[in-house]
Amino acid sequence: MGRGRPRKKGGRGEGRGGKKDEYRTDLIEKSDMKNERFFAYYKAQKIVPEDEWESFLEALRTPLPTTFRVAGSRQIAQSLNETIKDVHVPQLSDVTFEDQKLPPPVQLSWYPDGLAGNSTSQKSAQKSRFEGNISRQEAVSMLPPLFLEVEPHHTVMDMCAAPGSKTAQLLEALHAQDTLTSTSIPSGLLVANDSDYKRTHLLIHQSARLPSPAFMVTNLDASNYPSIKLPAGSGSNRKEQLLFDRILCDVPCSGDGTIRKNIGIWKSWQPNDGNGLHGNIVKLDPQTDYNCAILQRAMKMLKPNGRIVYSTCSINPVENEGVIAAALESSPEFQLVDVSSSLPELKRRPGMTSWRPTADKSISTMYETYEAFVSADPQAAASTKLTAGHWPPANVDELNLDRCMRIYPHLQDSGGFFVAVLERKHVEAKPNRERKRTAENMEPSEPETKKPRLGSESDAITPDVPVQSTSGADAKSTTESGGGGGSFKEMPYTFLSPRDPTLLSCISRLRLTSEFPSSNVLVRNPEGDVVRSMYLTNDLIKQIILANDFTKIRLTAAGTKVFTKQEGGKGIEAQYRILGEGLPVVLPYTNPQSIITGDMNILKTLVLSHYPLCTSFEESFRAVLDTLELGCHIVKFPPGELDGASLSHDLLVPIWKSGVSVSLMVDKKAKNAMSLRIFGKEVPPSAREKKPKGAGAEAAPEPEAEVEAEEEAMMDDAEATTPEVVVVQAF
Ligand SMILES: C[S@@+](CC[C@H](N)C(=O)[O-])C[C@H]1O[C@@H](n2cnc3c(N)ncnc32)[C@H](O)[C@@H]1O
Repeated sequence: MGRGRPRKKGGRGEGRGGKKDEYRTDLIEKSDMKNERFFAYYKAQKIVPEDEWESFLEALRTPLPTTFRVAGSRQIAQSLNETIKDVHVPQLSDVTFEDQKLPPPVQLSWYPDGLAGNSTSQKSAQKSRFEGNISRQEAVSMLPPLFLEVEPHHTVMDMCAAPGSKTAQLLEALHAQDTLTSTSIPSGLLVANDSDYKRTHLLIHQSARLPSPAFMVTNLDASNYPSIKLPAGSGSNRKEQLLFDRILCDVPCSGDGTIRKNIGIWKSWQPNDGNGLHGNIVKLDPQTDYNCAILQRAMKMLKPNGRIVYSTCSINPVENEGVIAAALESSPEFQLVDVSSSLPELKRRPGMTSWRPTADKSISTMYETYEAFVSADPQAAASTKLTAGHWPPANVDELNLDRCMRIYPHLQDSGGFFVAVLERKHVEAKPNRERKRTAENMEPSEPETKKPRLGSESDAITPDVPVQSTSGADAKSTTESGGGGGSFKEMPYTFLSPRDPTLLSCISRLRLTSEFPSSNVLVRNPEGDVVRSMYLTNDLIKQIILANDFTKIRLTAAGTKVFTKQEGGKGIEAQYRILGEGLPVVLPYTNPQSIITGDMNILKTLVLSHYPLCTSFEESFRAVLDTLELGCHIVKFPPGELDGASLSHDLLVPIWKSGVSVSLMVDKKAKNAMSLRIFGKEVPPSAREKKPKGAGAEAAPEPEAEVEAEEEAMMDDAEATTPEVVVVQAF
């Protein structure tokens, strides 16, 4: 994507108002796609063999095909993929658009289980957007999570996560055990971090697509990420650092691999775009301020047998192999992993082992070594961003840089990309003393100025008292602690007592079983008052919240929203209802007898109108509705067919029964996606607005607005500016 580092207004990754056309590759002549500096620099680097240069350039000048991924946890994605293959691909085989016959989407051969597709025409892919649960995402951007090989028990960190297309893939892997209708509660977790506060809200928005009690979002500078504490053991007041099994460093970069999409790069590219980022990412000199930079911080936070994936959408070796080499130099206990046999269909080139950085915009001078550069032009050397760390180190041959992967546009009609997989070298078991020293080496470098105070541990919860995340007097200023910057205005997290009366009434109202993890329900206020929404976390996230000052780790979101307060309207008491996004999480704890069964006719009425009157349903369903209390209920629709519409697997949705009408409690977008997928048409606009008149009508509430307007605008901007766009229409 546009790589998200701070940019001038109008740059990649920032709002560009109405100027989107400037970035459309179909609106620029190929003859204008040139930049002599770019050509000279990459030719000098011998980035591709000479006889491939022309096809490399030709690919760079060709619009990028739109690619998409079938999103959702494994079972859902596979089921959807069947529908796409059986129903929609054949339909798309005979589509014409503006008098042009459009080719149908084809699968990306290297993507596991055929869950990603490549549409040779953008317009044809737009047609395929009518599928629900489709993420439009640059093909190469799908790679890093695949090489990370996440499993549900893993602790996972996504250090530079926004807007979150890879975060979504990581969450899906963490939720590999979800079924078609219910969400599992993984024992691991995913922390999605971004230093840009606004962009962290894109991550929260993304996570609503795959609600997870094992998900949290932080807003910190990844290069200075504080250590997250965990209780050392039950009953102990000692804390230890949370280390990660998997860490993704999809770092900010110059983004020149996205030139097929971000055509402004043709005009602006110059070598310093990449030079400036090298130091941001990796320590060049232990004496400098770079010593906590992103990749090195990840190395400090990794478990002994863990794995780091480092990726950029740049093809510049200074931002890629240069960073890896410097990181390996400073942390010799790490090595590059040979992943040449993973994703065998993926065409790739080995990492580079020699390159020549330059700060000369005319690219007329390049030096083999830093020393040669300094002695030839000491003045220039003093005034550039270049340091010795930009050049290949003397021991470059020992680093196996060829194990890095370079993806070039002409290899498989994609963007340009770089991926490296790192792990700690396997060492023989050491005697105790030495082992201890190794563990100490892994400790974070951050100074602990205060003795951390342990919040209440999970096993110390007193049943009737809400338990809160630590903050307040203990909290260091977030800027001080290396946070994302600026003030931090999030509300604290307070776990409810499992005997909280509102929670208990909610559980009994929804007839949840005794297995429901009621001690893992939190609210977002310091008092622990159930004011509006309740969130569910898994045990690990709960431990983290209780053991850490939430302002120090700038915790922006945790767990998934499951219940929300619903005003009942005149004369009817407010009550809590299950959110559409929370239903799959709560479903395994729902008494099956409390679930009503519907059919395709009922589903059609509920989907295609907004406030259907109870009288508009057939007699048998009316009779069921008559027996229900006012408020929230769950309806299950088994697979079925109706006038060409079909439902391939059980669908469970929350409804709200008011005095005279029934509403489907899913937000407008999700409802529309559901309508498109099952009935092949959008919800008619009139149906979205018309409310029934008469007694009890006011009790039919509005379903939750899924995305705040501002977040929606940001997603739109992300879509326009980056190849890693997620346009999931989930339900
Ligand atoms: C390449 S983008 C990440 C794309 C993302 N992984 C995805 O797949 O959607 C880089 C992100 O890094 C963030 N960023 C930049 N500097 C950072 C830092 N020091 N710490 C954490 N995040 C940072 C930017 O705000 C941006 O969202």
